[in-house]
Amino acid sequence: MQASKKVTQEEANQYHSDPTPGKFKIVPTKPMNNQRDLSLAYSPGVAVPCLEIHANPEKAFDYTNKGNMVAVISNGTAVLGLGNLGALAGKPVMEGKSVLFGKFAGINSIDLCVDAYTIDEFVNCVKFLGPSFGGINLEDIKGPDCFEVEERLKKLMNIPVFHDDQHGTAIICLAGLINACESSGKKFEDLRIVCNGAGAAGIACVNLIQTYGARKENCLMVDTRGVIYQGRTEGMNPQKEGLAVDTDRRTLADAVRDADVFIGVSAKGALTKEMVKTMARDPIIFAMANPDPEITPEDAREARDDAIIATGRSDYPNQINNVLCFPFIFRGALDTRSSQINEHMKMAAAKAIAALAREPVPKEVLQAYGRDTMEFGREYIIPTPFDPRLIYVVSKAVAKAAMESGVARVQITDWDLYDQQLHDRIKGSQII
Ligand SMILES: NC(=O)C1=CN([C@@H]2O[C@H](COP(=O)(O)OP(=O)(O)OC[C@H]3O[C@@H](n4cnc5c(N)ncnc54)[C@H](OP(=O)(O)O)[C@@H]3O)[C@@H](O)[C@H]2O)C=CC1
Ligand SMILES: CC(=O)C(=O)O
Ligand SMILES: [Mg+2]
Repeated sequence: MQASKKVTQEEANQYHSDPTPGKFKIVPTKPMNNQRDLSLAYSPGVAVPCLEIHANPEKAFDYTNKGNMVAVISNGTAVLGLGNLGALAGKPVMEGKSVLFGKFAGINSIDLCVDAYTIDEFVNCVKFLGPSFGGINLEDIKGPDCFEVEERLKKLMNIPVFHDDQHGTAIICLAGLINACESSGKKFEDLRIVCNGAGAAGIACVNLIQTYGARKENCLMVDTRGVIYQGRTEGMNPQKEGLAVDTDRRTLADAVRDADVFIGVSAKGALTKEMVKTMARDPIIFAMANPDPEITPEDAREARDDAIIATGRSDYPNQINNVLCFPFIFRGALDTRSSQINEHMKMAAAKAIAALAREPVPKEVLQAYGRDTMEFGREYIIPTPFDPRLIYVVSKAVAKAAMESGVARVQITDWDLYDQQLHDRIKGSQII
């Protein structure tokens, strides 16, 4: 296991403050240098597209940036694994997500950090934003509020509303698990899985993993009160209720005994070396809490040399992080003008990401990670975010799934042309 050089506090602060505070700026895409330009861009020229859009709202996709624009919206109630820091303190994360939309998928994005802390306030704040955006990426909103927020907004808006911590995380977790399973010679349907954390990420991960084939009775959810068992009354909600199983195990230590898989979407240090020692052969450990995982890869390795280990961090091998998903799933959804991101699109994304990890790794990825080799196996179960093929394979798989499942408003028929368009998106990609 090779960790890269750790970032210091000073480096992190300097990165965020120099040369200008924050991580992106907005730049024009049209000439704006003289009286003529101003006459076109502003009054009187701007009136022409306004009236066209008024007559036919679809024209907004021709004359404005709506079709390639995603809002990253958060109230900061579950910022990474740092807890309820509030909207303002969550802004560095949200700016980061916006930059990654641009960098990896050529999508314009802006962060909207909102002081809206009840479900009603948040829904009322977001539901009016549709005209400006092609999609809404909800981020770092705590469970269980996030479930109702997303469901209500999906009904109220005619553009994709996608809670990244739920579905982006679930998609990438499933992709990693498919490959970890293959690498360790385990059968997916027989996996005994423990998920520590039953909030936004945990509930969605286990639901998607069960949709793919894991058996409900083999999946134990654990939260701050211990195992979520049938009949438990404290700290429950409908989502936890839906995943409760009939078991006499009560603590995380009980739960992980003989388990094949530990999924951590909870908090720093929750999994101990002693617990890891009790897991089944070739244990799969996805310690995904950010910035600090449930167990460090060094400790997990020390406990078990047969473990397959992943974290959410960028400085260890096997980064299981929703950055591998959200830029590309939105790319496919925007390009088909889909009304929503549905289960077919999520499953298609997970399978495409898993399949890509089995292909030979391109040179630019090795360069970005300072490695001589990367090959499918225990230290490489998932592509890296810098893999230039992600946009092609994932976005296309998602676009096809959108069309097949009837949520696409635009059909892509020429896939070679679409490849070229994706290429151009990235080549000319600028963050607005
Ligand atoms: N790698 C990745 O891509 C991603 C990682 N994450 C990480 O997952 C974690 C949770 O995020 P999210 O689901 O959005 O947050 P939520 O606030 O929605 O949920 C947190 C859940 O974790 C549980 N929990 C907290 N501490 C512990 C603990 N010590 N032991 C057991 N359970 C605990 C909470 O229990 P209770 O219900 O009892 O309060 C709750 O169920 C964060 O660390 C986040 O960084 C999230 C998204 C993506
Ligand atoms: C990666 C991410 O979205 C999180 O940790 O919340
Ligand atoms: Mg998040």
